[in-house]
Parts: sequence; structure tokens; C-alpha cells
Amino acid sequence: MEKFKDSMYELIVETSTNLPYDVRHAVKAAKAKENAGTRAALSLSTITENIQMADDKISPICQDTGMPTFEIKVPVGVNQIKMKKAIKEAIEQATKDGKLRPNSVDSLTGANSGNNIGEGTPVFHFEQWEEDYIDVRLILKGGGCENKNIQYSLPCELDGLGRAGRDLDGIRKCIMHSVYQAQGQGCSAGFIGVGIGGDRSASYLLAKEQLFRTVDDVNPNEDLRKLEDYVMENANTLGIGTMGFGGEATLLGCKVGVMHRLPASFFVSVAYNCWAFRRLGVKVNAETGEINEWLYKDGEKVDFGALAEEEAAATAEVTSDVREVVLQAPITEEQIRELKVGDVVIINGMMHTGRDAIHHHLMDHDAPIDLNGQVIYHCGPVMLKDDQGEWHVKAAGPTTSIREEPYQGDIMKKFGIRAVIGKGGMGPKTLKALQEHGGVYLNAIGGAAQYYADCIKKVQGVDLMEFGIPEAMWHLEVEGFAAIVTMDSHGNSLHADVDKSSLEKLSQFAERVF
Ligand SMILES: O=C(O)C[C@H](O)C(=O)O
Ligand code: SF4
Repeated sequence: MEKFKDSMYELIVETSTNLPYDVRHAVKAAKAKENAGTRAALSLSTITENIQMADDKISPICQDTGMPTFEIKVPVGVNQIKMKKAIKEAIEQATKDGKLRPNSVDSLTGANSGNNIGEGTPVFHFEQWEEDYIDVRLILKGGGCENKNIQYSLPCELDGLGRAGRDLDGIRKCIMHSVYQAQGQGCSAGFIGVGIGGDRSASYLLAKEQLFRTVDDVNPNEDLRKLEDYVMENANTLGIGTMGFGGEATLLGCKVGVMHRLPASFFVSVAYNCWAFRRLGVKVNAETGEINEWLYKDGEKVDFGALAEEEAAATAEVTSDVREVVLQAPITEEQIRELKVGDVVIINGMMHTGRDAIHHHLMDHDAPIDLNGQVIYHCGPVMLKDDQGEWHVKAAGPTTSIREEPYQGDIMKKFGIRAVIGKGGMGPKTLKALQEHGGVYLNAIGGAAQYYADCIKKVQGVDLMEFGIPEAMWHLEVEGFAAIVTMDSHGNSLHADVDKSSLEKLSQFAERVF
């Protein structure tokens, strides 16, 4: 097993940087559904460009490299303790090399372990089997989509759908609702794994296991096959679309599993995975630890580079009526008040990262720099320091903004911040503050971490490093950083509009189907 650690390193790097073939096909099919020139089509182009960049640079597709979760099947007699040790070493190395973000945080102190190793991190699920090789599957599922997982306890009442009872039709309603409630916040278009039955924890595990089925896998249970087909057909009519901007592609895959339950309990659990669906696997020689075969790489690999060239030719005549506005901090209130939902803003100059820890901190502390007229970016990047002590950005897409809803408006007013960039949108409290103060919310494309890292020309400095790399305040000099105005200073919110219209569409699925 002397090669096992190297094999695991290869699996981790490949999973973080190279999307599986079935997922690539699903993204390509989604793109084909959208009309050229629409917001959804442009967002999907950014996503596919990002997938290609990550592949070329062997860099993380998304900066949130998730909770490394290993599903391992071992022949009887293989030492699992040694395997765990080798995997942990491989994880540490991949973190040092900037292929994984340090993502393991002490829940009580907030301290980041710095190497992705901690209590319960990574996650291992071992099972013995009668084959003579080891099967290792890895999923890197990020925190934003993890937050959109949902568990239903039947019977229950659902927005738009009414009562969901303890039968196949009740399950159908839960699944439709799960897609609606995720909106674009889990970086749609997404994939869902559904677990029916079990206790609460077994139900969620079953849901996550479904994510290891390939997108084209057909359910052997006829009822569940029908259910999966139904969801794929109908969830895509909710109009949530890529990043929740509206559009045809909302859901790229739905896989459902079932297990027994207790008489008193009836759980339906949904594991939501973003488009950046990073899962791969390998068959490993149990004697040497070498990789014999890769999983999820069957058939043709969609090459998004080649696709982009074809597309550029095909869409050359499509004129877009989107207004583009270039901004450079410090930004004035007048400039902000000119912006309307739908405008594309191109940012040059400085922006400053701030996410959960920073927002909490700024409520009752001074900012480390003057933020008047500045741009805050909800982002936890992957950073590496070179031998000269200079920081370099390895991946830097937006994080889900709604978590900052309790703080955002107050902080913008307190420090004079004019623009906030993130993804998934924010709620009524922030919308009101944008109106009162003269601020704007800009939506970047979630998961497009290489695309945005490329816009960052220099790291000017960092403050509050005690919060760890993802949570520190990074001062970034950018060029051509594009994002869409989705909440303006006139009380308009694309997110509120899409939520409302998708709820109306959801309510059309209240009638019994199964
Ligand atoms: O933690 C991050 O950088 C992003 C997160 O996965 C999110 O989707 O909000
Ligand atoms: S930012 Fe989006 S793409 Fe990245 S892990 Fe979070 S949900 Fe997934």
C-alpha cells in the first residue's frame, strides 16, 4: 500500500479541479436550453469558462472545496487505520498546495485548523466487501449548497403545495418544495439526492449517497424512477434558473433512494449540490495502493474550451441590450442611485473581502481601513504565500450573502460602504437599507472562482487574519470584475421577484399526481 497516499492526493486534486464527465454533460445540456444573450445563458458561459480554467490551471473549480467526504469499500483484512492516516496526510498536502481551502473550523472558538484536519474532518465511511480491490469515492460538497439541504417530517404543510401526506405524492411535494426553497442560493442549477425513510441521520446519509449515482443512472425501483423523471421535468419549469436569475435550467439531476422507517417517523431528506458537483472515485490495488481505474470518467469528456469557440461564432450576432457601467472606488451615492436591477457593473480598483466573521466583528469594532465609498466582497478565497512573503489568489468566487442579512444594512450605513458583491441575494432588511443609504447589491456567479481570481491583479494586504484565511479581510486590486445589479437603491430586487414568481409556479403542482 506504499502508493496509497499518492493515489489519494491525486484523487483529491482531481476532484477539486476537474468536474466528472456526467456533470459536464449535464451542464452542457443546460446551456443548450437557454437562449443566447439572456442572463441565464451569460451566467452559464461564465460557469463553463470557469470549469475550463480550473481544468487548465489544475486549480479549485470553486474556492469552497467543501467537506471532504470519503466513501470507501475495502476487502477484508485491509488496515483502515493506516488508510485514514494516509488520506489525512494527502489532505494536508493538497491544502498546502492550494488545491483545497483550509475549511475546518473549531465550532466553539472559531479557530481554523489551517490544514483541513479537525474533529470530524475529513468524513470517512468505510464498508467491507468481497471484492479484492479498494473503491474510494470522494465528494467535495461546499457549505453554501449544504445549507440548502432540507429535511421534511411527514405529514407537513408546505408553502404553495399544501399538505404533504405519508405517501409517494407527499414525497413528490417535498422534493418540489426543496428545489423552490433553495432558489439560487446553492449555486443553481443544482443536483439533488433524496433519502426517504430512516431516522433523521440515516435519511440524510441516504440522500447524500444518491449523489454518488451518475446523472444518467436509472432507478431500478419503478415508482422512484417515475418520481425522478417527474421532478426533472417539472422542477425545471419553476423559472429559478442559473444563480436564481430566472431561466430554463434549475435542476440538473434528481436521484431518490428509500429505506425502512419507524412507524412514528417519516422523513424525506434532500441533499442539494451546486453545479460545481465535485465527486470522483478510483479503484485502487489493495496490495500496492496504486490507482487501477478512475470512476465518473466514462465516455466522452466535454471540452468547454472548444465549445466556447463554437459558441462565440454562433452568438456573434446576438446583441445584448444589457447596460454596462464601470465603477471604481471610492463610489459616490449619485453613481449608485443611477444603477438599476439588470445593469452589469464592471469594477476596477479596490475591493475588500468580508464574510461571516468580519460582519459580526464590524458591528461593534472599527474597520481596519477606511471603507467610505468602498466595495465589500462576500468571499473567502484560497490564498497561497510565496517565498517572498507575498500572497497570491488561487480561487475567489462569491459566498452566499443571505447569512449577512442581520448585519449588512447597519454596516453599510456605519462605514459608508456603497456596494456589496456576493451571490444568492439578500432580504428585505438589506433592501431597505440600500434604499435609505444609497447602496447596491451586485450578484457575481457563484462557484466561478477561477474566473474571478483572474480579475484580481494584486493582493494589497490583509487584516484580521486571526479569523483564518477564508474569513480575513483581504484588500484586492481588481480589473474588469463583472457582476449584475440584482438589488438596487430604488427598492427593486430580482431575488424577491424570482421567489414570488417561482412560488406561484410551485402552487400549480399542488394537485395529486401519484
Ligand atoms: O464558503 C464559500 O466560499 C462559499 C459557500 O460554499 C457558499 O456557497 O456560500
Ligand atoms: S460557492 Fe456555490 S459552487 Fe461553491 S461550494 Fe458554495 S454553493 Fe457550491
